[in-house]
Amino acid sequence: MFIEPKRGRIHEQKTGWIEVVCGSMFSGKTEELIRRLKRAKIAKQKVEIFKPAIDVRYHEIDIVSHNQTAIRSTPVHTSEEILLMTSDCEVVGIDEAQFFDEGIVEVVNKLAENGKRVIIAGLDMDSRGIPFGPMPALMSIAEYVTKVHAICVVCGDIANYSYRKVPNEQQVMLGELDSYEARCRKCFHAG
Ligand SMILES: Nc1ncnc2c1ncn2[C@@H]1O[C@H](COP(=O)(O)OP(=O)(O)O)[C@@H](O)[C@H]1O
Ligand SMILES: Cc1cn([C@H]2C[C@H](O)[C@@H](COP(=O)(O)O)O2)c(=O)[nH]c1=O
Ligand SMILES: [Zn+2]
Repeated sequence: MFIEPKRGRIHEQKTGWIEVVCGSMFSGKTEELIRRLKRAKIAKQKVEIFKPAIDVRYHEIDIVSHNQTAIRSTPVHTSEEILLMTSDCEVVGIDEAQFFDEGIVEVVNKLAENGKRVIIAGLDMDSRGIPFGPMPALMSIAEYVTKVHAICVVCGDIANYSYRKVPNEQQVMLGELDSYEARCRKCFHAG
């Protein structure tokens, strides 16, 4: 479980930081993102939350986990929009970061340099097992990286792959249990 660094220090230093929560589908990334953001709100910090506008899977505006926990967000089309909407907040949450353009890396660096805590959740690998979009770069620049795991639906082991159950070669294909399942390394490669 992620324990927040003591808050006083960032105010003295006027510097922020970046946290990344990554893993396969169903690994609990969104639940963990929502947990951290709700705790920040309890601490009365000013929080802004974003998701890519294409992610309309469960809701057009809210971020919703597979377990139906939810939090209000602002859908954006580009990473640049996040910079314009975060001037007076302390904590920035971003879900489905794999869908953002590469500009997201510079955006979150700027936010952290401006003293903000930035919490990012995203898929580290696509359904082919290849690093997804800006996620490798985001993990590199983050102070904290948490990799969470699902349960392999075939064998019950720890899962870190998202297996696509339907024939589609596109990297981006929205879906949930109808189209994807969590699998361990062995079951993912067994096909
Ligand atoms: N194979 C699985 N392994 C673990 N959790 C699963 C699985 N399938 C469905 N779930 C559900 O998904 C929830 C996690 O959802 P969520 O936080 O949205 O994950 P992610 O954002 O990583 O896709 C779990 O609490 C559980 O209820
Ligand atoms: C593996 C994979 C997934 N997607 C899509 C499917 C879902 O809409 C999201 C992932 O959501 P989650 O919160 O991590 O469950 O991404 C995709 O477009 N391409 C892929 O390869
Ligand atoms: Zn398995």
